[in-house]
Amino acid sequence: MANIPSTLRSISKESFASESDRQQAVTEARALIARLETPWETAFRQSWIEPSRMACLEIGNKIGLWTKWVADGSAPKTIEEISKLVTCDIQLLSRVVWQLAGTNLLKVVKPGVFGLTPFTAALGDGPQIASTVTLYFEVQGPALHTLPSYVEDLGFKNPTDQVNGSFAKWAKAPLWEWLKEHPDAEKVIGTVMMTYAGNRPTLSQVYPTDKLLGGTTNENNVVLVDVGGSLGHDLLSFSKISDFKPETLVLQDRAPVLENAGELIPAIKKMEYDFFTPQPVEGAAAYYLHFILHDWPDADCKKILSNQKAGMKKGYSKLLLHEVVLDANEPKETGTASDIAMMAMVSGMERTEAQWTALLGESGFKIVQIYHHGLGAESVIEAEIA
Ligand SMILES: C[S@@+](CC[C@H](N)C(=O)[O-])C[C@H]1O[C@@H](n2cnc3c(N)ncnc32)[C@H](O)[C@@H]1O
Repeated sequence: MANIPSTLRSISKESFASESDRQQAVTEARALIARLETPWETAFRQSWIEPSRMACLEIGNKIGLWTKWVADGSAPKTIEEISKLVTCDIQLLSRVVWQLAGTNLLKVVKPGVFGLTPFTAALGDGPQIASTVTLYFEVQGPALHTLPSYVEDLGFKNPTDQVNGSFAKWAKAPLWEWLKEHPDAEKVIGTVMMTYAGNRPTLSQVYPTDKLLGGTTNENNVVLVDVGGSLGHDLLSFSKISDFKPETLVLQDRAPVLENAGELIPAIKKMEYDFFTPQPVEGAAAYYLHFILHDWPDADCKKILSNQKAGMKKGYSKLLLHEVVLDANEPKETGTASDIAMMAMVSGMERTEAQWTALLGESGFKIVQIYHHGLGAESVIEAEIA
């Protein structure tokens, strides 16, 4: 047993033959920590270490520490050297740096000299990873902190009302309404969605997208409508699979989101659309809803689905839902964490295959096939009008 710590220290990302081996090792390492820690250590980690660490990361975001350190060349620095990068009281800065060094997000290169780790370097390398920390403080954290008292108010019923949900209890407005008054948080959500998409299997990696290229029958030859497609990241990635004619891919979302999406490519047409109204693009090859229905309770999902049917051509148009399919027998943390976060933020939920089948069936659709990727919990559900 004596050499276990040194064996563990010798393991790195490069130790694995494949990405799935590496991911499996991460899962095993988390399970190992759960087995090794005493109840007190678990309690201390989750109530003191992790929240304090998140607070320090966001302080770093706010003072521009990460971007400035990376822009300065990312070399290890003393506290005095770090303090020259930012406007921050040196005692406050030291405490932030010590907590992050104490929790492995900065490394102690030699006594008193601190270096970036891949994670803190990523915080400084554009807004993608940094925005996940900010979103936690702006939206997820308040919604999750309110959740226990919110479900208590409900008499411990499963939340199914977004307008009067947990986030709304805290913010005095449901998320999508609140965002209208909080344009910075709107940008952060778009960036987080882009980050999420960039780090998970794309539509083409999960679904045989060649099925969508066999000629179109609608007037405008629209191949894919990305309903609630955020900044267009999924369509940009999909656009690489073929040489698409102008405006044959349609990005639909709320107006402020489309504005944040900026200039895209000629193949992508931006279209303001509220999915609680009938789908205006008729007869496209496919209507793609990526992480849309998990934002909504069943009653709202049925309205969204029925509105998509209004544009779909029966026997031709496909409905593609890119969503978590929860395995109730062997739950995975990626799916279950998102399930609880959706409960807190939007009274939404992740669904099991049986729940998807029932929801689609009750909305007049039938499932053709569910495509699983193997890594993670997300799948693509291909459905058509029943
Ligand atoms: C969880 S995000 C998913 C974004 C994108 N599909 C992805 O996977 O990256 C949900 C999206 O739904 C959009 N949305 C919310 N309510 C909407 C509505 N009523 N009509 C259209 N889009 C809406 C949001 O603006 C947001 O872009």
